Amino acid sequence: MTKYIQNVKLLNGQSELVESTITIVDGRITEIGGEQPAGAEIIDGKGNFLAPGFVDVHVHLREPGFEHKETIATGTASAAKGGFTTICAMPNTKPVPDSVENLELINSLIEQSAKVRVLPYGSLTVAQSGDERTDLEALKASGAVAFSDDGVGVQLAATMYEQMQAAAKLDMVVVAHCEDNSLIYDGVMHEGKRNKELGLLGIPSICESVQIARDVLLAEAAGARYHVCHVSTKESVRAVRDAKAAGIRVTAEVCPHHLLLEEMDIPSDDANWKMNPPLRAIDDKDSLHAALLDGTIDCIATDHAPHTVEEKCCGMVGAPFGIVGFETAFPLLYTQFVETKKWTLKQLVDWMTVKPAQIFDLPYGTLEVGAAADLVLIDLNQEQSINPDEFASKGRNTPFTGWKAKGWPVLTMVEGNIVYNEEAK
Ligand SMILES: NC(=O)N[C@@H](CC(=O)O)C(=O)O
Ligand SMILES: [Zn+2]
Ligand SMILES: [Zn+2]
Repeated sequence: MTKYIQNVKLLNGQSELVESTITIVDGRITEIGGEQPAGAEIIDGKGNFLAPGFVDVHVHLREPGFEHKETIATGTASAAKGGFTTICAMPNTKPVPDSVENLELINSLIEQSAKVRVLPYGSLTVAQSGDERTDLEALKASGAVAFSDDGVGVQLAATMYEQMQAAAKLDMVVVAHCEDNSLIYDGVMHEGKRNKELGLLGIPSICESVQIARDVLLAEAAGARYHVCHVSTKESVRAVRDAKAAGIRVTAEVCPHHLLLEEMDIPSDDANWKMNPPLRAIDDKDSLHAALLDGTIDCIATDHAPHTVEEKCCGMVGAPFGIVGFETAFPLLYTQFVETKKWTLKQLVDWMTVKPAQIFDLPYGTLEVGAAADLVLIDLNQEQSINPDEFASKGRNTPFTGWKAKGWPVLTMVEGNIVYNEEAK
Protein backbone atom coordinates (compact mmCIF):
# COMPACT_ATOMS: atom_id res chain seq x y z
CA MET A 1 0.00 0.00 0.00
CA THR A 2 1.57 3.27 -1.19
CA LYS A 3 0.49 6.73 -0.03
CA TYR A 4 1.78 10.03 -1.34
CA ILE A 5 1.29 13.26 0.60
CA GLN A 6 1.80 16.20 -1.71
CA ASN A 7 1.88 19.95 -1.18
CA VAL A 8 3.34 20.01 2.35
CA LYS A 9 5.98 22.19 4.00
CA LEU A 10 8.82 20.55 5.94
CA LEU A 11 11.32 22.11 8.32
CA ASN A 12 14.94 22.14 7.24
CA GLY A 13 17.94 22.36 9.57
CA GLN A 14 17.75 26.17 9.55
CA SER A 15 14.13 26.09 10.75
CA GLU A 16 12.91 27.22 7.33
CA LEU A 17 9.77 25.76 5.76
CA VAL A 18 10.36 24.20 2.37
CA GLU A 19 7.82 22.65 0.00
CA SER A 20 8.04 18.90 -0.24
CA THR A 21 6.24 15.57 -0.52
CA ILE A 22 6.31 12.31 1.45
CA THR A 23 5.99 8.80 0.08
CA ILE A 24 4.80 6.06 2.42
CA VAL A 25 4.94 2.35 1.66
CA ASP A 26 3.41 -0.14 4.09
CA GLY A 27 3.43 2.37 6.94
CA ARG A 28 7.03 3.52 6.53
CA ILE A 29 8.50 6.66 5.00
CA THR A 30 10.32 5.62 1.82
CA GLU A 31 11.05 8.97 0.16
CA ILE A 32 11.01 12.68 0.92
CA GLY A 33 10.59 15.15 -1.93
CA GLY A 34 10.09 12.40 -4.53
CA GLU A 35 7.79 12.20 -7.53
CA GLN A 36 4.32 10.71 -7.32
CA PRO A 37 4.62 6.90 -7.50
CA ALA A 38 2.28 5.06 -9.90
CA GLY A 39 -0.85 3.75 -8.20
CA ALA A 40 -0.34 5.66 -4.95
CA GLU A 41 -3.22 6.99 -2.88
CA ILE A 42 -2.82 10.80 -2.99
CA ILE A 43 -3.32 12.98 0.08
CA ASP A 44 -3.37 16.75 -0.47
CA GLY A 45 -1.43 18.50 2.30
CA LYS A 46 -2.93 21.85 1.20
CA GLY A 47 0.31 23.70 1.86
CA ASN A 48 0.22 22.86 5.58
CA PHE A 49 3.24 22.23 7.80
CA LEU A 50 4.12 18.56 8.20
CA ALA A 51 5.95 17.50 11.37
CA PRO A 52 6.87 14.14 12.87
CA GLY A 53 4.03 13.00 15.13
CA PHE A 54 4.58 14.31 18.65
CA VAL A 55 5.98 12.04 21.36
CA ASP A 56 4.64 12.54 24.89
CA VAL A 57 6.55 10.65 27.57
CA HIS A 58 4.17 11.62 30.39
CA VAL A 59 0.43 11.02 30.12
CA HIS A 60 -2.43 9.61 32.18
CA LEU A 61 -5.03 7.52 30.32
CA ARG A 62 -6.89 6.39 33.50
CA GLU A 63 -7.91 2.97 32.14
CA PRO A 64 -8.07 0.51 33.81
CA GLY A 65 -9.81 1.68 36.95
CA PHE A 66 -10.79 5.29 36.39
CA GLU A 67 -12.80 5.14 33.15
CA HIS A 68 -15.10 7.91 34.42
CA LYS A 69 -12.15 10.31 33.95
CA GLU A 70 -10.78 8.97 30.63
CA THR A 71 -10.45 5.72 28.70
CA ILE A 72 -7.70 4.50 26.42
CA ALA A 73 -10.10 5.19 23.52
CA THR A 74 -10.88 8.80 24.51
CA GLY A 75 -7.37 9.59 25.74
CA THR A 76 -5.77 8.39 22.52
CA ALA A 77 -8.42 10.19 20.42
CA SER A 78 -7.42 13.33 22.31
CA ALA A 79 -3.74 12.59 21.69
CA ALA A 80 -4.36 12.07 17.96
CA LYS A 81 -6.31 15.34 17.76
CA GLY A 82 -3.38 17.10 19.43
CA GLY A 83 -0.89 15.63 16.94
CA PHE A 84 0.63 13.03 19.31
CA THR A 85 1.44 9.64 17.80
CA THR A 86 3.48 7.99 20.58
CA ILE A 87 2.55 8.42 24.23
CA CYS A 88 3.90 6.84 27.41
CA ALA A 89 1.16 5.97 29.89
CA MET A 90 1.82 6.48 33.59
CA PRO A 91 1.08 3.63 35.99
CA ASN A 92 -1.37 5.24 38.44
CA THR A 93 -4.23 3.05 37.24
CA LYS A 94 -6.20 0.29 39.01
CA PRO A 95 -4.58 -2.17 38.92
CA VAL A 96 -1.12 -0.63 38.82
CA PRO A 97 1.22 -2.26 36.25
CA ASP A 98 3.40 -3.66 39.03
CA SER A 99 3.39 -7.29 37.83
CA VAL A 100 3.57 -9.12 34.53
CA GLU A 101 -0.10 -10.04 34.88
CA ASN A 102 -1.22 -6.43 35.41
CA LEU A 103 1.00 -5.06 32.66
CA GLU A 104 -0.30 -7.69 30.26
CA LEU A 105 -3.86 -6.65 31.10
CA ILE A 106 -2.97 -3.05 30.22
CA ASN A 107 -1.23 -4.18 27.04
CA SER A 108 -4.37 -6.01 25.97
CA LEU A 109 -6.56 -2.95 26.64
CA ILE A 110 -4.14 -0.84 24.58
CA GLU A 111 -4.25 -3.42 21.81
CA GLN A 112 -8.05 -3.29 21.79
CA SER A 113 -8.70 0.44 21.82
CA ALA A 114 -5.66 2.70 21.37
CA LYS A 115 -5.72 5.00 18.33
CA VAL A 116 -2.06 6.01 18.68
CA ARG A 117 1.01 4.11 19.89
CA VAL A 118 0.82 3.72 23.67
CA LEU A 119 3.91 2.59 25.58
CA PRO A 120 3.08 1.77 29.20
CA TYR A 121 5.30 2.39 32.20
CA GLY A 122 5.87 -0.30 34.78
CA SER A 123 5.74 0.85 38.40
CA LEU A 124 8.74 1.05 40.70
CA THR A 125 6.89 -0.29 43.73
CA VAL A 126 3.96 -2.65 44.26
CA ALA A 127 0.70 -0.66 44.08
CA GLN A 128 2.90 2.46 43.99
CA SER A 129 2.87 2.24 47.76
CA GLY A 130 6.58 2.96 48.04
CA ASP A 131 7.33 -0.24 49.96
CA GLU A 132 7.85 -3.46 48.09
CA ARG A 133 9.99 -3.20 44.96
CA THR A 134 8.68 -4.54 41.65
CA ASP A 135 10.52 -7.00 39.40
CA LEU A 136 11.90 -4.61 36.80
CA GLU A 137 13.40 -7.33 34.64
CA ALA A 138 10.03 -9.06 34.29
CA LEU A 139 8.27 -5.75 33.60
CA LYS A 140 10.82 -4.91 30.92
CA ALA A 141 10.28 -8.32 29.32
CA SER A 142 6.52 -7.57 29.23
CA GLY A 143 7.08 -4.32 27.36
CA ALA A 144 7.44 -1.57 29.98
CA VAL A 145 8.93 1.50 28.28
CA ALA A 146 10.56 2.64 31.57
CA PHE A 147 9.78 2.63 35.29
CA SER A 148 7.96 5.23 37.37
CA ASP A 149 5.70 5.72 40.39
CA ASP A 150 4.33 8.97 38.94
CA GLY A 151 1.54 10.44 41.00
CA VAL A 152 3.63 10.03 44.14
CA GLY A 153 7.26 10.52 45.07
CA VAL A 154 9.36 7.53 46.13
CA GLN A 155 9.83 8.45 49.78
CA LEU A 156 12.61 6.11 50.84
CA ALA A 157 16.06 6.73 49.40
CA ALA A 158 16.92 3.02 49.69
CA THR A 159 13.92 2.00 47.58
CA MET A 160 14.88 4.47 44.88
CA TYR A 161 18.54 3.46 45.06
CA GLU A 162 17.84 -0.26 44.79
CA GLN A 163 15.45 0.20 41.86
CA MET A 164 17.99 2.46 40.15
CA GLN A 165 20.58 -0.29 40.50
CA ALA A 166 18.16 -2.82 39.02
CA ALA A 167 17.22 -0.46 36.16
CA ALA A 168 20.89 0.28 35.43
CA LYS A 169 21.56 -3.44 34.90
CA LEU A 170 18.73 -3.44 32.34
CA ASP A 171 19.86 -0.14 30.76
CA MET A 172 16.37 1.23 31.45
CA VAL A 173 15.36 4.73 32.59
CA VAL A 174 13.95 5.50 36.05
CA VAL A 175 11.38 8.30 35.76
CA ALA A 176 10.65 10.27 38.90
CA HIS A 177 7.78 12.34 40.22
CA CYS A 178 9.72 14.23 42.87
CA GLU A 179 7.73 15.14 45.95
CA ASP A 180 8.79 14.72 49.57
CA ASN A 181 5.58 13.94 51.45
CA SER A 182 6.88 15.56 54.65
CA LEU A 183 7.07 18.90 52.81
CA ILE A 184 3.61 19.04 51.20
CA TYR A 185 2.01 20.65 54.28
CA ASP A 186 -1.47 19.92 52.88
CA GLY A 187 -0.79 22.51 50.16
CA VAL A 188 -3.00 22.83 47.11
CA MET A 189 -0.98 25.45 45.22
CA HIS A 190 2.49 27.03 45.32
CA GLU A 191 3.68 28.41 48.66
CA GLY A 192 4.30 31.98 47.57
CA LYS A 193 2.29 35.17 47.19
CA ARG A 194 -0.93 34.11 45.48
CA ASN A 195 -1.83 31.31 47.90
CA LYS A 196 -1.82 33.84 50.73
CA GLU A 197 -4.09 36.19 48.80
CA LEU A 198 -6.50 33.32 48.16
CA GLY A 199 -6.19 31.97 51.72
CA LEU A 200 -5.01 28.54 50.54
CA LEU A 201 -2.24 26.33 51.91
CA GLY A 202 0.97 26.25 49.86
CA ILE A 203 3.41 23.56 48.71
CA PRO A 204 6.95 24.92 49.05
CA SER A 205 9.43 24.56 46.20
CA ILE A 206 11.69 22.37 48.38
CA CYS A 207 9.01 19.68 48.31
CA GLU A 208 10.20 18.96 44.76
CA SER A 209 13.79 20.16 44.67
CA VAL A 210 15.16 18.26 47.67
CA GLN A 211 14.04 14.96 46.21
CA ILE A 212 15.66 15.76 42.86
CA ALA A 213 18.88 16.64 44.68
CA ARG A 214 18.72 13.30 46.52
CA ASP A 215 17.93 11.35 43.40
CA VAL A 216 20.71 12.69 41.20
CA LEU A 217 23.21 11.56 43.86
CA LEU A 218 21.53 8.15 44.00
CA ALA A 219 21.60 7.94 40.19
CA GLU A 220 25.30 8.72 40.25
CA ALA A 221 25.98 6.01 42.83
CA ALA A 222 23.81 3.48 40.97
CA GLY A 223 25.10 4.41 37.51
CA ALA A 224 21.47 4.78 36.49
CA ARG A 225 19.67 6.69 33.75
CA TYR A 226 17.35 9.03 35.61
CA HIS A 227 14.60 11.26 34.17
CA VAL A 228 12.82 13.95 36.18
CA CYS A 229 9.10 14.53 35.57
CA HIS A 230 7.45 17.96 35.36
CA VAL A 231 10.28 20.17 36.68
CA SER A 232 8.72 23.32 38.13
CA THR A 233 11.17 25.25 40.33
CA LYS A 234 14.41 27.16 39.81
CA GLU A 235 16.14 25.12 42.51
CA SER A 236 15.16 21.93 40.66
CA VAL A 237 16.64 23.40 37.48
CA ARG A 238 19.87 24.13 39.33
CA ALA A 239 20.04 20.59 40.74
CA VAL A 240 19.59 19.11 37.25
CA ARG A 241 22.06 21.53 35.69
CA ASP A 242 24.73 20.78 38.32
CA ALA A 243 24.13 17.04 37.97
CA LYS A 244 24.55 17.19 34.20
CA ALA A 245 27.76 19.19 34.64
CA ALA A 246 29.01 16.45 36.99
CA GLY A 247 28.40 13.83 34.30
CA ILE A 248 25.40 12.20 36.00
CA ARG A 249 23.01 10.57 33.51
CA VAL A 250 20.02 12.80 34.18
CA THR A 251 17.36 14.14 31.81
CA ALA A 252 14.32 16.30 32.52
CA GLU A 253 10.96 17.36 31.12
CA VAL A 254 8.85 20.47 31.53
CA CYS A 255 5.09 20.81 31.02
CA PRO A 256 3.44 23.43 28.79
CA HIS A 257 1.50 24.93 31.71
CA HIS A 258 4.66 25.61 33.71
CA LEU A 259 6.10 27.46 30.72
CA LEU A 260 2.89 29.41 30.04
CA LEU A 261 1.58 30.26 33.50
CA GLU A 262 2.70 31.31 36.98
CA GLU A 263 1.04 31.56 40.36
CA MET A 264 -0.19 35.14 39.89
CA ASP A 265 -2.21 34.07 36.83
CA ILE A 266 -4.51 31.99 39.05
CA PRO A 267 -7.72 34.04 38.97
CA SER A 268 -9.54 32.50 41.93
CA ASP A 269 -9.95 29.35 43.99
CA ASP A 270 -10.65 27.35 40.79
CA ALA A 271 -9.51 23.73 40.58
CA ASN A 272 -8.88 23.99 36.83
CA TRP A 273 -5.71 25.71 37.99
CA LYS A 274 -4.75 22.93 40.40
CA MET A 275 -2.01 20.59 39.26
CA ASN A 276 1.00 18.84 40.72
CA PRO A 277 3.54 20.33 40.79
CA PRO A 278 1.69 23.64 41.11
CA LEU A 279 2.17 26.79 39.04
CA ARG A 280 5.20 28.41 40.64
CA ALA A 281 6.54 31.98 40.80
CA ILE A 282 7.51 34.03 37.78
CA ASP A 283 11.25 33.55 38.39
CA ASP A 284 10.69 29.79 38.44
CA LYS A 285 8.90 30.07 35.09
CA ASP A 286 11.77 32.16 33.70
CA SER A 287 14.32 29.59 34.87
CA LEU A 288 12.39 26.80 33.11
CA HIS A 289 12.61 28.75 29.86
CA ALA A 290 16.34 29.33 30.31
CA ALA A 291 16.82 25.63 31.14
CA LEU A 292 15.07 24.49 27.96
CA LEU A 293 17.16 26.86 25.87
CA ASP A 294 20.48 25.78 27.43
CA GLY A 295 19.64 22.05 27.31
CA THR A 296 19.31 21.51 31.07
CA ILE A 297 15.70 20.51 30.38
CA ASP A 298 15.57 18.07 27.47
CA CYS A 299 11.98 17.96 26.35
CA ILE A 300 8.35 18.98 26.77
CA ALA A 301 5.73 16.53 28.11
CA THR A 302 2.06 17.37 28.71
CA ASP A 303 1.29 15.36 31.89
CA HIS A 304 -2.24 15.05 30.42
CA ALA A 305 -4.23 14.40 33.62
CA PRO A 306 -8.00 14.29 33.03
CA HIS A 307 -10.49 14.48 35.90
CA THR A 308 -14.28 14.85 35.89
CA VAL A 309 -16.19 18.13 36.02
CA GLU A 310 -17.68 17.04 39.36
CA GLU A 311 -14.23 16.43 40.85
CA LYS A 312 -13.02 19.84 39.67
CA CYS A 313 -16.19 21.84 40.36
CA CYS A 314 -15.84 23.10 43.83
CA GLY A 315 -12.58 24.81 44.64
CA MET A 316 -9.01 23.66 45.09
CA VAL A 317 -9.14 22.03 48.52
CA GLY A 318 -11.20 18.96 47.69
CA ALA A 319 -10.20 18.56 44.05
CA PRO A 320 -7.60 16.16 42.63
CA PHE A 321 -4.43 17.62 41.06
CA GLY A 322 -4.10 17.66 37.27
CA ILE A 323 -5.12 19.29 33.99
CA VAL A 324 -5.58 17.95 30.45
CA GLY A 325 -2.88 18.71 27.92
CA PHE A 326 -2.95 16.93 24.56
CA GLU A 327 -5.25 19.21 22.58
CA THR A 328 -3.80 22.54 23.65
CA ALA A 329 -0.05 21.86 23.88
CA PHE A 330 1.18 22.60 20.36
CA PRO A 331 -1.12 25.54 19.48
CA LEU A 332 -0.41 27.31 22.78
CA LEU A 333 3.36 26.84 22.66
CA TYR A 334 3.49 27.75 18.97
CA THR A 335 1.40 30.89 19.44
CA GLN A 336 3.02 32.09 22.64
CA PHE A 337 6.67 31.28 21.92
CA VAL A 338 7.25 30.66 18.19
CA GLU A 339 5.03 33.38 16.76
CA THR A 340 6.63 35.79 19.25
CA LYS A 341 10.12 34.69 18.10
CA LYS A 342 11.28 33.45 21.52
CA TRP A 343 11.79 29.99 20.02
CA THR A 344 12.23 28.72 16.49
CA LEU A 345 9.65 26.31 15.13
CA LYS A 346 12.41 23.70 14.92
CA GLN A 347 13.21 24.05 18.62
CA LEU A 348 9.57 23.53 19.57
CA VAL A 349 9.15 20.54 17.26
CA ASP A 350 12.39 18.93 18.46
CA TRP A 351 11.35 19.31 22.13
CA MET A 352 8.12 17.48 21.28
CA THR A 353 9.56 14.77 19.01
CA VAL A 354 13.20 13.67 18.73
CA LYS A 355 14.29 14.95 22.14
CA PRO A 356 11.83 12.89 24.21
CA ALA A 357 12.29 9.90 21.87
CA GLN A 358 16.06 9.96 22.40
CA ILE A 359 15.76 9.81 26.19
CA PHE A 360 13.99 6.44 25.92
CA ASP A 361 15.84 5.14 22.82
CA LEU A 362 12.57 5.23 20.85
CA PRO A 363 12.86 5.13 17.04
CA TYR A 364 10.00 7.66 16.67
CA GLY A 365 9.67 11.43 16.36
CA THR A 366 11.60 11.64 13.09
CA LEU A 367 10.72 11.93 9.39
CA GLU A 368 13.79 10.00 8.22
CA VAL A 369 13.49 7.53 5.37
CA GLY A 370 12.85 4.13 6.92
CA ALA A 371 11.04 5.52 9.98
CA ALA A 372 7.42 4.70 10.80
CA ALA A 373 5.09 7.16 9.01
CA ASP A 374 3.93 8.84 12.22
CA LEU A 375 3.14 12.40 11.26
CA VAL A 376 0.98 15.43 11.83
CA LEU A 377 -0.18 18.10 9.37
CA ILE A 378 -0.62 21.45 11.05
CA ASP A 379 -2.39 24.59 9.85
CA LEU A 380 -0.13 27.30 11.25
CA ASN A 381 -2.49 30.10 10.21
CA GLN A 382 -5.78 28.81 11.47
CA GLU A 383 -6.78 30.63 14.66
CA GLN A 384 -9.26 29.20 17.16
CA SER A 385 -10.11 29.88 20.74
CA ILE A 386 -9.82 27.00 23.16
CA ASN A 387 -13.17 25.46 24.01
CA PRO A 388 -13.09 22.44 26.35
CA ASP A 389 -16.52 21.34 25.10
CA GLU A 390 -14.80 20.46 21.80
CA PHE A 391 -12.14 18.22 23.39
CA ALA A 392 -11.98 14.58 22.32
CA SER A 393 -10.77 13.88 25.87
CA LYS A 394 -13.38 13.23 28.53
CA GLY A 395 -11.53 15.81 30.62
CA ARG A 396 -12.61 19.47 30.57
CA ASN A 397 -10.10 20.52 33.22
CA THR A 398 -7.98 23.20 31.60
CA PRO A 399 -7.01 26.71 32.71
CA PHE A 400 -6.74 27.77 29.04
CA THR A 401 -10.45 28.15 28.20
CA GLY A 402 -10.94 31.08 25.83
CA TRP A 403 -7.26 31.47 24.93
CA LYS A 404 -6.78 32.20 21.24
CA ALA A 405 -4.16 30.09 19.49
CA LYS A 406 -2.87 29.27 16.02
CA GLY A 407 -1.24 26.08 14.79
CA TRP A 408 -3.96 23.42 14.92
CA PRO A 409 -3.35 19.84 13.79
CA VAL A 410 -5.60 19.00 10.84
CA LEU A 411 -4.49 15.42 10.12
CA THR A 412 -2.56 12.85 12.18
CA MET A 413 -1.17 9.54 10.95
CA VAL A 414 0.29 6.56 12.79
CA GLU A 415 2.22 4.13 10.59
CA GLY A 416 0.58 5.66 7.53
CA ASN A 417 -2.98 5.27 8.84
CA ILE A 418 -5.07 8.38 9.45
CA VAL A 419 -6.04 8.54 13.15
CA TYR A 420 -7.34 12.12 13.14
CA ASN A 421 -8.74 14.16 10.27
CA GLU A 422 -10.22 17.59 10.91
CA GLU A 423 -12.35 17.31 7.78
CA ALA A 424 -14.03 14.18 9.13
CA LYS A 425 -15.33 16.08 12.17
N1 LIG B 1 0.05 16.04 37.57
C1 LIG B 1 -1.04 15.99 38.27
O1 LIG B 1 -1.46 17.02 38.79
N2 LIG B 1 -1.75 14.87 38.43
C2 LIG B 1 -1.42 13.55 37.94
C3 LIG B 1 -0.38 12.88 38.77
C4 LIG B 1 1.03 13.36 38.55
O2 LIG B 1 1.45 13.61 37.39
O3 LIG B 1 1.78 13.48 39.50
C5 LIG B 1 -2.68 12.71 37.91
O4 LIG B 1 -2.58 11.49 37.74
O5 LIG B 1 -3.78 13.27 37.99
ZN1 LIG C 1 3.74 13.53 38.70
ZN1 LIG D 1 1.77 12.72 35.75
